[in-house]
Parts: sequence; C-alpha cells; structure tokens
Amino acid sequence: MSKVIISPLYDSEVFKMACRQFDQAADAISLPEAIRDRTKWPRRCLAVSLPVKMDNGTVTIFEGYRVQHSISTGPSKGGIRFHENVTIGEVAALAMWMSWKCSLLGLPYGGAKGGVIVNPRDLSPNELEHLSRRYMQEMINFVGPQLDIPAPDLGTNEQIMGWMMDTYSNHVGYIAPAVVTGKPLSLGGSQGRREATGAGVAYLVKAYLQDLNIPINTATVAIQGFGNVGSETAAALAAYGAKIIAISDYTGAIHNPAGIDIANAQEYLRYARVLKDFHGGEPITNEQLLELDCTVLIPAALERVITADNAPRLRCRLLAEAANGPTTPEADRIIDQRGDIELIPDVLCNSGGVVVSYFEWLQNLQNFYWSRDEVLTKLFAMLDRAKASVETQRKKFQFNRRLAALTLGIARVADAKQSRGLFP
Ligand SMILES: NC(=O)C1=CN([C@@H]2O[C@H](COP(=O)(O)OP(=O)(O)OC[C@H]3O[C@@H](n4cnc5c(N)ncnc54)[C@H](O)[C@@H]3O)[C@@H](O)[C@H]2O)C=CC1
Ligand SMILES: O=C(O)CCC(=O)C(=O)O
Repeated sequence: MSKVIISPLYDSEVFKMACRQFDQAADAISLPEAIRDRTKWPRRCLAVSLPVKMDNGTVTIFEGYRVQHSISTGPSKGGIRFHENVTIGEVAALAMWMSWKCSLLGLPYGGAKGGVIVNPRDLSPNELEHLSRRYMQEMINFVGPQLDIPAPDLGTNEQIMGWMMDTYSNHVGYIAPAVVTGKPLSLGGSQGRREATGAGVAYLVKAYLQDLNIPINTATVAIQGFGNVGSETAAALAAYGAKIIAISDYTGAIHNPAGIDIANAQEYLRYARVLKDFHGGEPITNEQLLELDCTVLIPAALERVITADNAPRLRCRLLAEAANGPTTPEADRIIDQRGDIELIPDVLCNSGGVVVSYFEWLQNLQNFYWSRDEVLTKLFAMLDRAKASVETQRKKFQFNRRLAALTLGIARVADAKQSRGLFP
C-alpha cells in the first residue's frame, strides 16, 4: 500500500471533483492500490510571480502556475488559462483531465495545464504581451518540444502563443515552433487548429444525434460561452443544419427560438467584444440558458455549471461537454438516474483541440505542412476511433459514458507507469 501525503496546495472544489472522478474510475477497473496514487497525483507544479510594468508606469505582480500531471507517456501537453479565478487546484484538475484525454485519444503525451490569475480584458495589448512573455520566461526550464508543450485555453489565444513561442525561441537561440501549439499560421500554426475544438464538438454531436435517430436539421442547440470553442461549435453545427437557439458570454445570454444568425453574432463580437446588446434575440441569463428546452445543450465556458440544483431541470436530449469539467459528480448521478439525457464527456467531446495541437507539433517537428482538409480528415478519423472505443467500453462493462472514457484513459496511463517500473 502506498502512502500519500496530500498537499493542501491543490485544495479546491474542482480538484476534489477530478479526484472523485478518478477514484470512481479506479474502483470500476479495480486499479491496483500500488499504482493508484502514482497515477492520480500531479507529478510536479511550478508557481511563479510575474512582475509586469503597466502602461501607467507602475508594476503589478501577477501569479501564474503550470502543473504537469503526467510525463510517463511523452511530453506533457495542455493549455494556459488567463482568468481572474484561476487557482492552482483548478489548474491541477485541468492537468489531470488532460492526461486522461490524451491517453483516451492515443496521443503520445501526458497531461499539463497552466494558468495566470488575471482578467485579460483589464490589460492593454502591451501589458498582455509583457505578461505572456514573462510567463514563458519563468517557464523556460520547465517547457520544451520534448518536455511540456503549452497551447491556448480560456482567456488566451493565437497571439499569446506567438509571443510565448518568440520568447522561448529568443532564449534558445533558434526558432522553436514546436514549443507551443495554437500559434498563428505565420509562425508554424496548423491549418484547422483555431476551429479544431469546436469542429470536433460539432462532429461528435452530429454522430451521437445520428445514433439517437435525430436528424440534425431538426435539432435545436443552446451553447453557453461564445469564445473560441463555443463560437466555432455554433458555426459548425449551423453549417450541418442545426438551429442555434441560444448563445452566451460572461455578460449574459441571447435566446431566439427561431434561430440565431451565427455569422452575424461572430461579426458583432468582432467589434463589440461582448454579446451584450446583440439584437439577435431576447436577453436571458446564463442560468436560464442551461435550462432551455433544446435537443443539444453545450456548456463551453467554465467548470461546475451543471450541478445537483439545475440537473433535475435540464431539458435537453444530448449534453455535449465542450468545456472541461462542466458537470459535477452530483449532477452526473442525477443525469444517470433520469436516464433521458445522453452525455458526451469532456475528455472525448472537446478533444479535437489537443488532437490538432498534436498535428501542429508533428508538422513543426517535420517542417512539413498539411492542408486544412488533411487536418480535418485525420481529426475526424481519430474522433471516430475514440468514440467507438468509448462505446465498446460502455457496453462491455455497463458503464455510463464518462466512466467508460475515464477508465480507458486512466488504464492506459497506469499501464505505462507500471511498464516503466516503480519510479518513472
Ligand atoms: N481553446 C481550446 O482549444 C480548448 C478549450 N477547452 C475548454 O473550452 C472552454 C472554453 O474555452 P475557450 O473557448 O478557449 O475560451 P475563450 O476565452 O475563447 O471563451 C470563453 C467564453 O466563455 C465565456 N464566459 C466566461 N465566463 C463565463 C461565465 N461565467 N458564464 C458564461 N460564459 C462565460 C466568455 O465570455 C467567452 O465567451 C474551457 O472550459 C476550456 O478549458 C477545451 C478544449 C480545448
Ligand atoms: O491543444 C492543446 O494542447 C490543449 C487544449 C486544452 O487545453 C484542452 O484540451 O483542454
């Protein structure tokens, strides 16, 4: 029996939630005690202070983190989040989910995640650049194309990845595009990466609707979060023929039972920056959006928005988790008991992003670039395989879909650790 000393460092509701999911999955596959804790706990973390000279001449110190959950199967991989509520526990939970996601998809990576406590909207472009470069500067000995490869997540984007890649490259003395993914095309970004997460979510929603015998052109969709993932999911589903009846951002939600013109909403956002006052429908709250009568509900913003409180009132047929960790374990139980909602778990549903990040890394290492069609064809083939493996596992063991996906992901990581010996 291994002895674990649990650090209060990670103490947070979202980390506890990731641990509960892990424990449930480990129990379900009778993961031996000797390998459990090694598989569960993050391998290492770095906390840094980031002094940034603000435009008014003062210096503000921001706090940033990087948690590498697993490095047993390859370099660690995962996005960097800029958000005012980031905690190291949240970053650790997100890193843990990255490990299971990469493993489920068969990618040669462990999981990692980064975060900075900041509201990026409060910073000027100049301040944002300094913060991003300083974060990478502090990570220099911790990241690298064969060590840990960051990418965008909530609050970060291609431009930030470009600055980080430049900072790393200046340090090593040569251009090192493979150190981050989700870069601008001009710096070795991949065709299709910007839309990859949303395109993957939409592709899986289409596939699961087909399994449910629901024609996509009869489906209504409500999406919480209209950033990179939410807006690209909306655009792809609209292109498949679905009707998007609600969208939202942190300023509130818009509801239109007749359907929202997604191209219009994207255009509005480009100059208004927020959806507030977008005249595509009636304003409602983010909480109301989650309880709308719709075929598909897609949380695409933050964790823990579907809870024991609102789960009994959900009125969707399919719950597609584009965000990481949007459903609490208590809500999971209620959804299971109800039996009328199919759930596509986050580690499968939003995996399109990291899959195309993997393609971007491969292209950078080979210095040989693929067309958008090649990228998307390969992406959809990998999603098909992952979906099929989850469905097989689900049927074989009578698991719900989250348990099926997590047990597959966790078992492969545990297996690799065991094969490497006692102290990998
Ligand atoms: N960017 C990527 O490739 C991937 C992102 N994800 C996950 O998808 C989710 C969204 O990420 P991105 O779209 O990249 O972030 P983003 O920063 O581009 O967009 C986030 C969206 O959520 C909205 N939002 C923020 N707080 C909110 C709140 N309290 N209520 C409602 N909406 C709120 C924002 O206004 C914005 O519309 C996150 O959970 C992220 O971890 C998962 C896989 C890959
Ligand atoms: O593209 C990547 O490497 C990671 C994306 C990510 O952070 C996620 O899947 O949650």
